[in-house]
Amino acid sequence: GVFYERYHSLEDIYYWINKTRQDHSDMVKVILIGSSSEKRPLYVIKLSGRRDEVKRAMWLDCGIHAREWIAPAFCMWFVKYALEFYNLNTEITEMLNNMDIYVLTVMNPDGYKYTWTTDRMWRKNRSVDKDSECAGADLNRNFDANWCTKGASSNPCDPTYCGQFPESEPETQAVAQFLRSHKDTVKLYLSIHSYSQMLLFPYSCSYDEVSNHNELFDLVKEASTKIRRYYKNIYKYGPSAKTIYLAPGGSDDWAYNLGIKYSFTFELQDRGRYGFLLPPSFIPQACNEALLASKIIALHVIKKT
Ligand SMILES: Nc1ncc(C[C@H](C[SeH])C(=O)O)cc1Cl
Ligand SMILES: [Zn+2]
Ligand SMILES: [Zn+2]
Ligand SMILES: [Zn+2]
Repeated sequence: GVFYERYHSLEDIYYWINKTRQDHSDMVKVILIGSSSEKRPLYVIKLSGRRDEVKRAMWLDCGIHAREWIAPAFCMWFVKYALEFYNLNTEITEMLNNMDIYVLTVMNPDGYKYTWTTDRMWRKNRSVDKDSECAGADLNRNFDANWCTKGASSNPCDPTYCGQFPESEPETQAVAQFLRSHKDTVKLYLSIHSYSQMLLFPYSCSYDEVSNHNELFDLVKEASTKIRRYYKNIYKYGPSAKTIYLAPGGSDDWAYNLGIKYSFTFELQDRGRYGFLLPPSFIPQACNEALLASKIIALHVIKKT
């Protein structure tokens, strides 16, 4: 419906989370995993298929970077699609019957709000560092993976400021804590960003290849090929350091090192014509492209784990 072809304010998203839980109480639980530096709640939507316990789970986070509005739009699109097509679409049914799906729709609510009220191009969170007149840390440089080495900044005024120490930010801490306590069931980590149309996997913090590099490479290659075939759109793919840039402290690198061996970062549309200001009319195709890639990877993970 038209609701999912629009960008939504933070308040609308919180309302949507609660309404989704109410409308689908058989498949949806909402888990409070922590709060932001301005004390906004971090709600994770847990999607479950049939009632009996499954041994696997996947994690999907959106909105780690405030200005990347297509990311939360995708998380909402994904949740709606999963709920409406369970028992109708074979892939979604297979996914939900074999893995719980944890969705953090807005990982950086303070920053997201700030892009609606003050600065559309804001990237970081809004934590206040008492020794600096600048605010915010880059949550995707704040994870404990070669923290604050080349590719991040130790200057609080820079957009890639790594924070005061690894997991210094409450948003990072909430996600890391949740994944540490669920690391035995979470088999797939997906972090959604924009823009530049890329399907990326670890490492970004170094040029080292992960042990299952070939398997991850083949997965993103297959996903990119299918996106090209069905949506006539081009996504680059490969290990982050070589494909986009060297950058430490990223959530996907950290998740991989925690033991989640299927860990990816998607950079959604577009390639720069609109950039972060992707018009709402592009939401359906951008989300369908990401959905296709997610399904391919999730079904592979179910087969292999
Ligand atoms: N591990 C990572 N994976 C992907 C990226 C790219 C995103 C794109 Se906006 C970023 O710069 O934070 C960055 C890192 Cl540190
Ligand atoms: Zn519904
Ligand atoms: Zn990003
Ligand atoms: Zn980006």
